[in-house]
Amino acid sequence: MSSMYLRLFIRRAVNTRLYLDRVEDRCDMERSGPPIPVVLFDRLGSSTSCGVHSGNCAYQISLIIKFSMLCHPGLLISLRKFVMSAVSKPEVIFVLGGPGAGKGTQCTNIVNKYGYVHLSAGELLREEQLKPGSKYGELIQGHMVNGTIVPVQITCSLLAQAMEKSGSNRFLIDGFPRNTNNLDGWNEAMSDKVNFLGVLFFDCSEQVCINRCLLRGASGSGRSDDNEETLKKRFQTYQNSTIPIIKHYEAQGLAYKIDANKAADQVFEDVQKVLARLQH
Ligand SMILES: Nc1ncnc2c1ncn2[C@@H]1O[C@H](COP(=O)(O)OP(=O)(O)O)[C@@H](O)[C@H]1O
Ligand SMILES: O=c1ccn([C@@H]2O[C@H](COP(=O)(O)OP(=O)(O)O)[C@@H](O)[C@H]2O)c(=O)[nH]1
Repeated sequence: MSSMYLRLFIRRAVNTRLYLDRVEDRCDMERSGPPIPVVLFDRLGSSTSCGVHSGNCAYQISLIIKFSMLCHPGLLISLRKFVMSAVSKPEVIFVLGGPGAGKGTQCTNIVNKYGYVHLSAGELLREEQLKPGSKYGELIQGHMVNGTIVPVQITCSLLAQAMEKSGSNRFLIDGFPRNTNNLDGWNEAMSDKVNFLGVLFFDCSEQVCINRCLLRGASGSGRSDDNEETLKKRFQTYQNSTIPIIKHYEAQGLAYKIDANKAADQVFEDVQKVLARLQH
């Protein structure tokens, strides 16, 4: 029972990171060496504080747990897992490409094989738009129909919430950042909270993209933007606003271009080669 309570608590703590407090100068342990956290306990009434040292950072984590729980055999293992995930930032890969390039399709393949959590910015916006009483519903719908881009504060907070809720620490962020407003907003709010691995760039011709989206619309995607008129605008937005973001990452050697005109299984072969590089 106490172990269950603790696991739930730990999950919450990892998700919210509310309890992780960086105290660089308050730890007198060795400041170098492998990033294996050292955990010390120090009983403070009914709460326990735990000091952690990893690489060149020291952390102090306060856990509101009953001291008696420390006797539980599963506790130290759970605590070690908690500490490891608290000190390592979540991995993020951005997935970019034109509308219909196959981003969602390949993300599904990656999730199945590698266990990332797939967060589609467009899907999160569609969910928000459909929420009864959402104050952003109309604004989101307007942008989607016009093929323009929703302000970053909305998208970034939906992404951050979804990351927190998932409990995972490996994410594919699909269809974001799409313009400089997205990029700046993400960098300001999130860049120091994640370990950014790079961008999977699905490069696909306009005609192939449009045909795929029209087919997706005709086979019942239910998306208000899978029609010829909106698709033209979406592609223009992609060329004018998103390509410069991809170029920005290319210039830093962080974008991995994949030919997405090929059949889906061939594209996935190439994706796997890129992931092998990204993960080492
Ligand atoms: N390599 C491919 N070849 C042919 N059709 C594809 C390929 N990849 C995806 N599709 C199809 O094209 C449509 C758009 O793919 P999707 O993954 O939803 O693209 P995106 O997320 O980039 O908008 C879907 O109907 C999907 O089944
Ligand atoms: O970060 C994002 C992602 C999506 N969108 C909006 O959602 C639409 C659909 O995006 P999605 O990624 O679902 O589809 P894609 O165009 O890549 O097929 C876009 O045209 C934009 O209007 C947005 O504003 N910001």
